[in-house]
Amino acid sequence: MSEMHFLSFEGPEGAGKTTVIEAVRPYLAKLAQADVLVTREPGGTPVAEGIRTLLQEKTKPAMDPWTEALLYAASRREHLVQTVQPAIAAGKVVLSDRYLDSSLAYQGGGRSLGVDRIAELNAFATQGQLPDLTIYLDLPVEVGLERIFANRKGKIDRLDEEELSFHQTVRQTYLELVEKSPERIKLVNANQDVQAVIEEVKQVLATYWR
Ligand SMILES: Nc1ncnc2c1ncn2[C@@H]1O[C@H](COP(=O)(O)OP(=O)(O)OP(=O)(O)O)[C@@H](O)[C@H]1O
Ligand SMILES: Cc1cn([C@H]2C[C@H](O)[C@@H](COP(=O)(O)O)O2)c(=O)[nH]c1=O
Repeated sequence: MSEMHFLSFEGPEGAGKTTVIEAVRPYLAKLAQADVLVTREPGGTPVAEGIRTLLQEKTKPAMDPWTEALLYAASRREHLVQTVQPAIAAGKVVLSDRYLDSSLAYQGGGRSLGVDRIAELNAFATQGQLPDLTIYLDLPVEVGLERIFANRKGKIDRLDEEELSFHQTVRQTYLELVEKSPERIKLVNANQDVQAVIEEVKQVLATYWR
């Protein structure tokens, strides 16, 4: 039996995570010979979905960055203990649209709170539990934002509206995380036709279940 139980997908805005996750889900179920639970962060439980709503609201004054980091960590803990761990215990493979690396990249990098300090904060929330595999969908931030603005008319959230430099720092931080953890985090080029991205992701998955 494979040791792969918990997978996350990461990427800057509009990288195609949701699209790719839905496309590879049946393929993964077949490969793993297991039920696949697709979930997301922030969210994945009623409490964590409530935190997601809070986080996406535009407020005046803007939310304090450490409050934001703490809310992401709280939603992560809730999601982990209420959804991820029980599903793994039931023999499922869990596929999460974002997890810890999002906080490292967005709060640690984008908000300049520091990757190490955000890692420390989240170590408390997660008790150190990492995904067995993380697929990072990489693309220039302008391409991802363009996809979102073209396709999500009227539903632009707080983070989509950040300065371009914020998103560039997020991407740069993700690339540093890939360099730091090449065993766990696999980069896939998301700046190509969606079918090509899906194929590349399937190839990565196939190497873990032979
Ligand atoms: N490779 C691709 N080429 C062109 N468009 C794409 C590609 N992948 C996804 N899209 C489109 O880009 C938009 C964003 O995709 P999707 O919602 O899957 O991304 P995401 O990473 O989940 O976004 P978010 O930042 O909201 O989490 C959608 O309209 C989707 O159809
Ligand atoms: C988990 C997590 C998420 N974010 C940001 C990244 C995105 O802008 C939104 C999530 O929405 P999406 O539908 O996946 O795009 O939240 C973050 O800043 N920190 C986190 O830990």
